[in-house]
Amino acid sequence: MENSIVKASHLSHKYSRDWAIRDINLEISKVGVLGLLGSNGAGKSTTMNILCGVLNQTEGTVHIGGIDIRQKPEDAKMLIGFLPQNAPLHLDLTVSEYLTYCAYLRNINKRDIKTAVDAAMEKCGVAHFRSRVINNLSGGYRQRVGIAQSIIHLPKLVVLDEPTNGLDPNQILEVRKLIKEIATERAVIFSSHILSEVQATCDDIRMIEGGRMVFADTMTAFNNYILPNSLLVYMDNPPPMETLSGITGITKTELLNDGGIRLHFDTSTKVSSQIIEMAVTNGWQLTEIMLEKSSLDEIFSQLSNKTT
Ligand SMILES: Nc1ncnc2c1ncn2[C@@H]1O[C@H](COP(=O)(O)OP(=O)(O)OP(=O)(O)O)[C@@H](O)[C@H]1O
Repeated sequence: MENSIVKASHLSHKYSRDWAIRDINLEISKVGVLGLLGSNGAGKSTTMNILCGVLNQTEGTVHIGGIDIRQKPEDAKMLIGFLPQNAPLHLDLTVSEYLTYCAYLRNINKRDIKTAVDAAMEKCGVAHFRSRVINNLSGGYRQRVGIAQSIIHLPKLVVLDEPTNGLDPNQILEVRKLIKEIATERAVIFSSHILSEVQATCDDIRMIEGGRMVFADTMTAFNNYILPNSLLVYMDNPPPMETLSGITGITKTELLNDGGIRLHFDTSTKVSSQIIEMAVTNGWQLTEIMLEKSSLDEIFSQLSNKTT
């Protein structure tokens, strides 16, 4: 426990009658980005709000740096920076006024506040906008200010709830880069309902669906888990479907409306080289072959049957 930056055990929460999350376990002991992936309503915000002490869980415990957040909330919260889904910005303040206010709220020593504000602005790339009223910043820069308030007190754990939501593609890339930089010094939990977002940013992944943790491992293990398992082929002179379904490794064949054939397989990508060789030998006139990736919906439904 002493080495854990955050340890959540058997978290469950009921808002009213139904459970929003059930038996969630999560532990981080090193810096880096952990992605919390889940579809809308899966339970990401509920989990994050509980981890940050904003919501009291119905069951289970949360320890931050070994401190129980229910027993010593002030001590535990000193170690956490939080950017909720709706950034808590004061739009009528300038960037430096707002961050100074946040530094006061975080009990930073008065004489250290200016240094802390300058460092957070520098880190988040908003120093040149220090005198700009937040209302006049673009979405991407507002989000940077939101992230700056979350790191101003140099927390061990930074929790960012869908920080790239609503940003344009360039702003998304910039915010991702910033998150990775922050994660070189502290543990970051980052939630998203977009798989590619989590793949591009995170070292580890926890997937929540229907309030349950359905996958918990490294990003590499997740990418291996979701390796494509179907091929789409187009041939000008295709063989009978029985020939294709008789090929070792092919589990199912589907004839599509546009003339393409989907081949599901249960082994590795060797199937594609086998199809190519057979097409050449037998004159099937292969014009296109591609591996199909599972959609996030398919992955969610596969994993939902396999809770961790
Ligand atoms: N204040 C609340 N009162 C009642 N039910 C709630 C409340 N907040 C969330 N819920 C419900 O709890 C479940 C989990 O919601 P949560 O907001 O944690 O999911 P999420 O994964 O963060 O989704 P989103 O990406 O849409 O924010 C959902 O069924 C949601 O409707």
